[in-house]
Amino acid sequence: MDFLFLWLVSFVIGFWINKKLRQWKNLPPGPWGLPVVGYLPFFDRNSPHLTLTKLAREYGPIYSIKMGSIPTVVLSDHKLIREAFAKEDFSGRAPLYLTHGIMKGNGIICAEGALWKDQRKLITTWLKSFGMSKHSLARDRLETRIASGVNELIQNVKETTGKPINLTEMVTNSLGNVVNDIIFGYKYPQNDKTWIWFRQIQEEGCHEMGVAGVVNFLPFLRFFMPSIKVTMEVLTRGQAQTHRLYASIIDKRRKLIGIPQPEKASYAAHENMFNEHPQGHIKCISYSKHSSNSEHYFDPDVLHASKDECILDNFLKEQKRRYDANEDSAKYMSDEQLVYLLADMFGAGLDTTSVTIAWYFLFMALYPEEQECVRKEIMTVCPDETDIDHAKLPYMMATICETQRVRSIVPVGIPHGCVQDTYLGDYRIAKGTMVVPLQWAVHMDPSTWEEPEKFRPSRFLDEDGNLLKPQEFIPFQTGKRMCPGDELSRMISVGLIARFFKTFKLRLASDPPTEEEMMGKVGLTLSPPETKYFCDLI
Ligand code: HEM
Repeated sequence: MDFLFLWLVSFVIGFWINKKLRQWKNLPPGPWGLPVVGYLPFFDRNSPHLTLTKLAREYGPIYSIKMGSIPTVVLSDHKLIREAFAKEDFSGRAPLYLTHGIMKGNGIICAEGALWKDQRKLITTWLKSFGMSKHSLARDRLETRIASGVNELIQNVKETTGKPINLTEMVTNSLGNVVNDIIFGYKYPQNDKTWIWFRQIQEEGCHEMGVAGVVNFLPFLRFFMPSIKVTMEVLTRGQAQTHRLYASIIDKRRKLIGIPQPEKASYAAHENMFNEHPQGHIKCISYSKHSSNSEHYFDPDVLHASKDECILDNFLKEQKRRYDANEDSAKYMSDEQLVYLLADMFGAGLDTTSVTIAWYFLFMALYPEEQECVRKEIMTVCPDETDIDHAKLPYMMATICETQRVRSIVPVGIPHGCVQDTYLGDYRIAKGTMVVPLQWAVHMDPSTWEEPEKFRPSRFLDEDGNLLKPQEFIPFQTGKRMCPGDELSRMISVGLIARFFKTFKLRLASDPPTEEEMMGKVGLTLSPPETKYFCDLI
């Protein structure tokens, strides 16, 4: 009996070890890490993308690494990234604490499976119907909406001529209103206190998410480390405040377009929210690190309504249709999902575009001869303000592409998650693996880009001056989850840059940033050093 038992135990253990060995054998190569924390202690905290890129040069275009508790596969070859992200198996999100724990898989960026597919289809359809496609009749209307935000910026900059200015902040404020208009159908008045308060929450959120990076991989740390506990509180408080502000805007828009809230769509966390003030205004609490910003109530009547289509209107109409028809898919259209979706769209749309433009202006100020070429092209090809079309501006497009290559604003990419056991080439990738498309390594690979650290827009042009589209250039990633806002961001960038350089010459108001500063600050995105500029009227 004892013998039989021992034999059975040895058989099971042997079988398990054999299975694990076969699994390991098929894993991509990679460095060993420590128990529990994996490779985390060996990362350059300020530039994790550089650590990952160094490992890519050592282990090749696909390697595996343990990030705390999360098995990770890092891809640094554009063909492998394209192959993986075209597959359903890699269409999930990485199992990070911030995406799954704080965002709870809601919205679109952190969503997976049926919810993600449903919301992605809606968003892409709506963005196209607003004019975000190359050959659509609505495109002119969208161009006009963008132009109105840009003209506001130009007016504000004109008023500062002769003084050094924080151009990035001004761009973000004006672009913020373009994005508000497209998403919510509202704009904030200039210097509105709720808008300033809200921007500060966003800014602090982006910073704290960078600080909280390690919690993604070792979530238990939030119970032990006081500093991480504080960061988590800041993040969840900021999120709750953002959602309440959005709920107030949703309420106003529902009244404006005459679509009542379906009873079953209500969000329990927001019940009684409007009873805190006699006019139903919501409280904006004084924000932790910004004591300058006093507590106040948000009066939605200050907002300027847009007559054009917006994401919010479309959601409210579709929500009502699905709830009225008692469709099963109404479960994807709750008010809770709506606030997460709006927050995702705002964050994904504004931060990325304004950081890209901030880098762009910095490079244009550092390379005045490139700035001059861009200006010459605009003046020659688009003398009329209403006829700004990126297809006619290859040189400008090349300078934008080169900016996005030399400073990938999401240097480690936005990771995906593997939703079932699968293979990539000969390698086995297990369900739950985080898959990192290492943009920095792809965009700085010396075998693709000669002297990759140099800013050289001509690499995006052929000998006839036409814009090239190298397969190795993937700032918006590729495949099933590729950025649905790529064309919108292009329209915004081109509309802004063309009008800006028709009006101003840009130059630095202080010493150029050091080489180290030019590597950028890692947060949610890789942002340029703070820089002051002079904008001289032409
Ligand atoms: C320069 C500007 C931008 C850059 C560099 C950028 C980059 C990216 C990247 C790398 C992803 C991840 C794709 C993936 O997971 O495979 C992404 C996703 C996304 N972007 Fe953008 N983006 C930009 C602007 C915008 C704009 C203007 C919008 C819309 C208003 C937008 C909306 C989104 C959304 C909703 C997702 C999530 C897609 C999904 O998970 O299915 N982005 N973006």
